[in-house]
Amino acid sequence: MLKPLAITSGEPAGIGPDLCIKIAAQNKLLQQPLVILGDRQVFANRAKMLGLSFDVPEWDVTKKPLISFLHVPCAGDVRPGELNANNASHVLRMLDVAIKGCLDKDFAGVVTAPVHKGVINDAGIPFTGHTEYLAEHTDTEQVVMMLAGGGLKVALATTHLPLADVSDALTPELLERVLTILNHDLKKWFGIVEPRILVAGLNPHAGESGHMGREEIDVIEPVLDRLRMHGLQLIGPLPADTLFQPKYLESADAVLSMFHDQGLPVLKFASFGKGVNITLGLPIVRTSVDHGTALDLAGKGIADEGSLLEAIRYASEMANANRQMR
Ligand SMILES: NC(=O)C1=CN([C@@H]2O[C@H](COP(=O)(O)OP(=O)(O)OC[C@H]3O[C@@H](n4cnc5c(N)ncnc54)[C@H](O)[C@@H]3O)[C@@H](O)[C@H]2O)C=CC1
Ligand SMILES: NCC(=O)COP(=O)(O)O
Repeated sequence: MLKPLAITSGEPAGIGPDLCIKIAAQNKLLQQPLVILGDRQVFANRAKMLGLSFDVPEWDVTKKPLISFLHVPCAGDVRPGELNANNASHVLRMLDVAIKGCLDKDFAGVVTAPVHKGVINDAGIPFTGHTEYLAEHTDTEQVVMMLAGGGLKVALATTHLPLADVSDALTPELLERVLTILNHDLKKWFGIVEPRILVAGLNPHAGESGHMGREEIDVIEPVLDRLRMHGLQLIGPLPADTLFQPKYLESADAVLSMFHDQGLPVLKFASFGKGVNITLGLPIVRTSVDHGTALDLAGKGIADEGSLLEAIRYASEMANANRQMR
């Protein structure tokens, strides 16, 4: 029997509970058992708003229903679309339970519905994203955020930080670690024998030979040269504005962009609502949706569950690849 994937329902005032309820209502589509983490009362109320039933049994490690529920109580009131900082600890508690369950091998992996980074910080808890939280809470020094969708895989050298801090963060050590993990995990999870990775420059026109910034010359090129000597197939640094065209993409397995809004708008334009966010470099399987909490849609029944279904499909495939490697 396959182990279940844990699905953390994320910000309770957002669309996470809606998406989980919609997916539970179509459980025959699932090939992997799921344990949904959330507040039982929030799910009962939300299901009523959506006009759907949510008759899902409590999770019990000895029983194996296709979908079950693990109650993690909210501390504050929950109204769809209205953030409440009192529920930040509930959001993080779900992550902690899922991480422990993955490390203890009760769960095959974790799929995360969106959280609201701002309200967790409003609660006085520094939080930049699941990616960084998962790294810290699994004692992983370096992870890599990669989104897949629309035939593309786009990884990020830097993740959630102000644009003004990107250049300083982009050290040779960071870039080398990120490319090594990306290359390794494209082989491990996706069976790509010799990954070909397109690497974007940081500056317009990849620095225009040093006239528009020197990060390409001082940081990126030396790292690419060094890693090529170890056999990595790296193409670049290429100007980011022109690398996303079939001529380059057709022969590539992934793109490494230097910062969040260099690569993700392209990926999301190609696949919004069907994309998947994958954390590479972790000791556990973790995927997520390509969208945020969509507070404007919570409780209305119109949020698209396509990305969460894709995230479940990817996690399931990764968990099975993991089993076969043992
Ligand atoms: N995996 C995660 O936990 C993520 C969390 N976020 C967080 O979400 C919060 C809100 O971020 P925004 O930039 O406003 O992005 P957002 O994705 O929540 O919303 C952007 C637009 O897309 C629409 N949208 C989003 N998901 C949709 C769905 N499933 N079906 C139909 N329409 C959908 C929304 O209605 C809105 O118009 C922020 O706090 C951000 O940090 C953002 C991305 C990922
Ligand atoms: N843009 C991606 C995003 O914000 C999700 O990040 P994370 O919470 O998965 O780290």
